[in-house]
Amino acid sequence: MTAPFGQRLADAVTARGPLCVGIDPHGALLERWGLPDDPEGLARFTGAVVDALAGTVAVLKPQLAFYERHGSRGLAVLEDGVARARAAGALVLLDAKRGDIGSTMDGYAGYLRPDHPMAADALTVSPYLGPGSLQPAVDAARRHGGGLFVLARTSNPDAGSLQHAVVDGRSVAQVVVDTVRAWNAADASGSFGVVIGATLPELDVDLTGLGGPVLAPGLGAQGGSVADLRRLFDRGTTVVPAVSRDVLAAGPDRAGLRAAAERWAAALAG
Ligand SMILES: O=c1ccn([C@@H]2O[C@H](COP(=O)(O)O)[C@@H](O)[C@H]2O)c(=O)[nH]1
Repeated sequence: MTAPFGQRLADAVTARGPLCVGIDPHGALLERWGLPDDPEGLARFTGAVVDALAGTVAVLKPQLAFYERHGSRGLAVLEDGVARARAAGALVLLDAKRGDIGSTMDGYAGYLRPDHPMAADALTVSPYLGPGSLQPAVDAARRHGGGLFVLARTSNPDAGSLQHAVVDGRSVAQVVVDTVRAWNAADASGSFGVVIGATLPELDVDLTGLGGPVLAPGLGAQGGSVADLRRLFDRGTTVVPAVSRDVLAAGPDRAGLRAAAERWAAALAG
């Protein structure tokens, strides 16, 4: 029986530190690495990142959009990359940002099934069809020891125009946080997290008693820093800081990728 994602994440963070490195094969990065912008280039890019980092970082976060961009051959590359990353000991958070009516959400929740061709440890999901629409994914996470990260206060500059909207006295973002808190309170697995950008000018949601992790993207290329993480989050909050381009730009050299990830890891530990 697989341990709950919350437990597996805590163990990985203890062993490897909290850093999450995103695998985002932008066309511009492929070009910078001297690779063709096709499935072959994608495979070499993904293989290089997995080989360099899956044995050392706690979480790898492939961005599904950049694989979908290459159709079924791109997805085949990602299936292979996810399996290899997990085999090397990294947790894989599939950044898919899925969300739909409950009956369809059950299909997306398949990414958490162990027999899925792209079985991942955790999935990012979007709550904007209503928190209840995510219930099939919550059920799948509980059944299979998976995790979910729900978009709450995202790192993009205009996110507040929607996420600050007030419903019955609470912001939309706070409703998301409170929903995730309730999921964690119900099973104490700590497997349900929220996404809160490292780029926020201030933390405008109350995370008290969340009981699960915060994925904090936006470091490096989007301007967020380790100082921002310290400013935004209490020491008691389990923060998984996520960096993609700022590490990936150091490739394709294996040592370069490792050194870039180690720089972030050291800054986070300092
Ligand atoms: O609020 C969010 C949620 C997700 N992301 C994703 O994280 C990476 C960030 O990449 P960088 O190169 O480090 O900027 C990317 O895949 C986004 O889709 C986010 O940035 N903000």
